[in-house]
Amino acid sequence: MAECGDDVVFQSSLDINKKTHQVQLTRRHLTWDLASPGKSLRQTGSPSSQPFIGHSGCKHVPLQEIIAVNLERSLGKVSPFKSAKKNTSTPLKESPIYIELQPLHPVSFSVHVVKRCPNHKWKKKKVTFFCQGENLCRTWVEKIEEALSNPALKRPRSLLVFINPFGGKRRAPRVFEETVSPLMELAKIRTHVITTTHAGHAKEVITKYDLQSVDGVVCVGGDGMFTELLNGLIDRKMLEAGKIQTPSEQPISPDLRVGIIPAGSTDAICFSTTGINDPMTSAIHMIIGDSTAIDVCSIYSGDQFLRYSSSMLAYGYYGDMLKDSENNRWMGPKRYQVAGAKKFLANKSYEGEVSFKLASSADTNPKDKMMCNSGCNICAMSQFSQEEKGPDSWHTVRGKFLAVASFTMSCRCLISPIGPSPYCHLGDGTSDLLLIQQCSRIQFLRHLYRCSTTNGNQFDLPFIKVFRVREWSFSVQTDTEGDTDLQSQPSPPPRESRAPTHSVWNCDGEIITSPNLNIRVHCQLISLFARGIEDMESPTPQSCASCCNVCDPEDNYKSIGGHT
Ligand SMILES: CCCCCCCCCCCCC/C=C/[C@@H](O)[C@H](COP(=O)(O)O)NC(=O)CCCCCCCCCCCCCCC
Ligand SMILES: Nc1ncnc2c1ncn2[C@@H]1O[C@H](COP(=O)(O)OP(=O)(O)O)[C@@H](O)[C@H]1O
Ligand SMILES: [Ca+2]
Repeated sequence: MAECGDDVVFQSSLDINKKTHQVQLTRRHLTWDLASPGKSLRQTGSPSSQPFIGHSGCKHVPLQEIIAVNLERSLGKVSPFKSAKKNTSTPLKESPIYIELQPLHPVSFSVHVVKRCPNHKWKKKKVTFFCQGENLCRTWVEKIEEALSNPALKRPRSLLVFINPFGGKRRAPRVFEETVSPLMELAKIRTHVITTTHAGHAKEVITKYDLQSVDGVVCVGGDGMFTELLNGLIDRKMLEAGKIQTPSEQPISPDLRVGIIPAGSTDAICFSTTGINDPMTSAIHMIIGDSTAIDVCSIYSGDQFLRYSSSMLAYGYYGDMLKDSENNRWMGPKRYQVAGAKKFLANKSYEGEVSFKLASSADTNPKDKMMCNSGCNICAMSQFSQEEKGPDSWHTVRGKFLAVASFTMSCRCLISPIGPSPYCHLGDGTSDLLLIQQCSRIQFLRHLYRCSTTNGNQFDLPFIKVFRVREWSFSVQTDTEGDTDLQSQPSPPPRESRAPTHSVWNCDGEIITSPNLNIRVHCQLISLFARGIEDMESPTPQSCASCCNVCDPEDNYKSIGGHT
């Protein structure tokens, strides 16, 4: 465990569960180990001391996985005393005995650490350390707090929080109050909380807020709320730089990380970046300063900039479904299933032309079964190799599409546990472009059903094409263009008697009505308080790739015995 540069900062003997332990703080870890009889640990702050090597049972926590440390103040010495009210009729031995808790100086402190639970859920676990004196106790808390404030850990101290009271099941205010706020207090993170009163409110605030005074912006809501923050932050950056958003202009990365406390209807962005839609898990990722950069698409209609998007941009089935679901917002998240079933039965397809530039060589593709996990190599490489990727020529597909959808992340959610595009990467600078050609209901149902399983074979159907792209565009074909049947008719049928030939776009759950769009993917444009989805079979914690903090069923931490 003695890693290079992992010097001892402080160590002493402390009691945990009435057993004496040797406890050691290094630059990267907090470690405790049962004290063996011959082994005595002096209190020391000498930085040259070597970290000790533990046996099995030794707990070894990366500093990044410490949520908070605090002095315990509730301790007191117990002294029985008699009732103040003298009851002469009761014999003394039966009189109630009152216990007086004498306020004493703190002699214990608690460390709250990350506990990994099934399905990527994180909780906090409290470990209490008892000290022999108040000074030692205070010193430990100071030392740990100082270590946690190391800028390299990137823990936020202050956050701007937007709560959307109308998102999802309308539980956002309660979720924040009951789950998130107490955790933020424990971790001594200041929050400026704004409950939104209308759509666009968060974006308005971001336009003028003193963003220097915060270390991150958080939304308590769904993908729509996240997208509002994303757009607000990039717009502000562009404005400050005096740049106008044009198709040839590169958008500027916001300096602040964004956090999502899931309280929306789909929460696909939260799900795809943490592995779950759990408010406590997301709050912990924020507190410990996790960071992962994700791709963002810029969407234009001709030269006119429309917005930025980072989850799903889809036309046809998903657009019609969204438009229909807006009438039923009162149903909460169920509105999507109801509208989804309706539009499934409608089985409509739309003419269109899709052009795209493929993502370089055959390094990766949407069917390659390579999941994007925390510390993903493909994303790490992409960050540096955007310019080197040779320009691909444009490819075009014309047809009648039941759906055209681009996924810039896997878009995991409750109804699609590995996502409609399971092998999509968070930060590789590409989107997976899915073309579902006109097909029967039963064929489409086969695709949808496969999306709801974990097999990852939803693209292996003859009416489906999928491409990994960097840039693409869609245009509707006009009645006379590219359609020989219509051209041969003397005149088109009256407008009102024709079924609508256009659908709308579903852009992260918001409607875009202009059908002709141009889209470019910008690699890792914005960072989130998340770490990507941990591969539970071979976890590689970001902070500590060479040692261990791996979940086992009993406890969060593997013993360091046997590791080097
Ligand atoms: C038969 C089982 C059907 C399972 C269908 C799995 C397909 C799942 C695709 C999910 C894509 C999610 C992409 C994310 C989009 C979000 O950004 C976006 C906004 O999120 P927010 O509300 O949190 O702000 N959300 C959405 O656009 C909602 C997409 C929901 C798609 C629901 C599709 C329902 C399909 C129901 C089919 C029923 C067939 C019935 C047959 C009789
Ligand atoms: N107070 C509000 N009233 C109405 N709409 C709001 C409010 N605050 C935010 N919004 C808008 O609601 C949209 C959906 O929010 P979101 O939190 O994603 O919920 P959902 O997942 O249910 O769609 C966002 O685009 C946002 O702009
Ligand atoms: Ca991507």
